[in-house]
Amino acid sequence: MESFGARLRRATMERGPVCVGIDPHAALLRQWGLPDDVEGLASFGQTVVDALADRVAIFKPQSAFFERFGSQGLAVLESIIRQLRNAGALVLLDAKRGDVGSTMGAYASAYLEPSSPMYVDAVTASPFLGVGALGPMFDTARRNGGGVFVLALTSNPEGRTVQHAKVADGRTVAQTVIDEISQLNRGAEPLGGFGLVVGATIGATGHDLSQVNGPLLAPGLGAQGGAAEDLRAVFGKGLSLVLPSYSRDVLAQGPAVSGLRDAVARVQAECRHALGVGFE
Ligand SMILES: O=C(O)c1cc(=O)[nH]c(=O)n1[C@@H]1O[C@H](COP(=O)(O)O)[C@@H](O)[C@H]1O
Repeated sequence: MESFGARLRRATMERGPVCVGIDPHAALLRQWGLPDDVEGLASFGQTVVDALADRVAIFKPQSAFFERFGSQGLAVLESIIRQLRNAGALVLLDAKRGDVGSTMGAYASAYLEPSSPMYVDAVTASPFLGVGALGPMFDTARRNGGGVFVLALTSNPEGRTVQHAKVADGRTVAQTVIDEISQLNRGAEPLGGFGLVVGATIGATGHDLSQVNGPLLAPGLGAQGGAAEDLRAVFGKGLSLVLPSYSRDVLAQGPAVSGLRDAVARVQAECRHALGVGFE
């Protein structure tokens, strides 16, 4: 399998530089005139697939909103993942897994082994047990051309206490995560498969993202108050690596297919402008 970095680079060049999150909140289901049950969930997901699967580079389904409905919700998630991938889109599952290494091996099998029913192109991971504990997931990703996006500087205000804390050598915890991921991507062409998550809401923090050589997922745009024009201040020299991500801002324009497509066209245009030449 071609590397995730190469596949992501090609997808964003062909379809535009944006990730669309699939977060079926109960409030969105209501707003779309759907019941807050597994049928409503399936209808919501199918509408997103039908409207957008052929025009978005990468989707980020949020696992929590599917887990809410137990095994039936997970079956809906599997079906959506399959359809998105069949339509040529990449899928980044937002599951934010993080555990001891031996358990990370099982999460890696669940998401990054091609034989798994929940197989995706990439997954989000939390480094709170140590970046090294994510090793089995990194190994599986490398072997199968998958990607892992590790939380570094999250969009929520509560993250600062941990992420901006200093370690013994004076770096912040977030900078140690950034540096370890940069190391994993060193020398990768055209782009490493190990990404970081950096919220678009956090402003200029002085962190150095210039050596990452991997994608920088930027959630927090739209519904959480971040705007495309903020990206330059947040990412500085890492701007060319940014993968902006929108969930509610796009989804709230459904269920009309035209509403969803227009919203995607709008955020694509805003991000192309904000990122300069796009994701290159
Ligand atoms: O990993 C993420 O995607 C993530 C990291 C972060 O720092 N902040 C953040 O909001 N997210 C996710 O991004 C999505 C944001 O959704 P909207 O606020 O509706 O665009 C949710 O699925 C969050 O779980």
